[in-house]
Amino acid sequence: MRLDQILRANPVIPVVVVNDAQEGVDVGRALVAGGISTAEVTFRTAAAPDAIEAMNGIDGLVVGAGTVLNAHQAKRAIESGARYVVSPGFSADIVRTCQEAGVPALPGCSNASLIMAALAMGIDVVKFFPANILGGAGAIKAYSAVFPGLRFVPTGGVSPSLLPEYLRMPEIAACGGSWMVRRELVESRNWATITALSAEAVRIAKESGR
Ligand SMILES: O=C(O)C(=O)C[C@H](O)[C@H](O)COP(=O)(O)O
Repeated sequence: MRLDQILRANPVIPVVVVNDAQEGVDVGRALVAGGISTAEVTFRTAAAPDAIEAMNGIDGLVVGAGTVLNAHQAKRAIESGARYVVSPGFSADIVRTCQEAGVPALPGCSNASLIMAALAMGIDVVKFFPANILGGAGAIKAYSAVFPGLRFVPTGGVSPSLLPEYLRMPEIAACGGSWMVRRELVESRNWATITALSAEAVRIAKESGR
């Protein structure tokens, strides 16, 4: 599946941290119940590969990998069935690994030089992290002026109140964030709130033209 298809269906990408595969399945079901059909499962915990594999069994969920820091983790993510691979920064090794496997890579690019390195590898959507600290929508507008055709996924400090401003910009493909799946919600097994926050995000995205 192409990255732009996945992002068109998912203007909001939940960044998920899970401690075991079952937690991943529960989170995935809660997201789908709220109308979100993707989850970025981060390699911040050792449970990520098993969780990705287990979550692939959920109907209507496209599972990606996040916080992928090197080519080895990218390979593991792809072997576990990740449909896209997100990294906080730009790594040519990761992008190459993904391209060889035919899996889209979404590298984080925090400045013009890194964007140029990504463009040189055929990337046309980049993550912009940490979006709020790097200048948010204003910074993305400035980069768009010099990189026509490039699209951005701002992540880091995104909240429901910021979604309309971001999602009304055509150069923004989607927004990433963890607010729907905050750690304490997962730990307290509060799936209903994860579903409610997901539904709220979907509603705001629709009202913002997505
Ligand atoms: O995991 C990665 O690869 C990252 O780049 C970091 C995450 O995307 C952010 O931690 C999400 O940001 P918050 O919504 O502010 O929590």
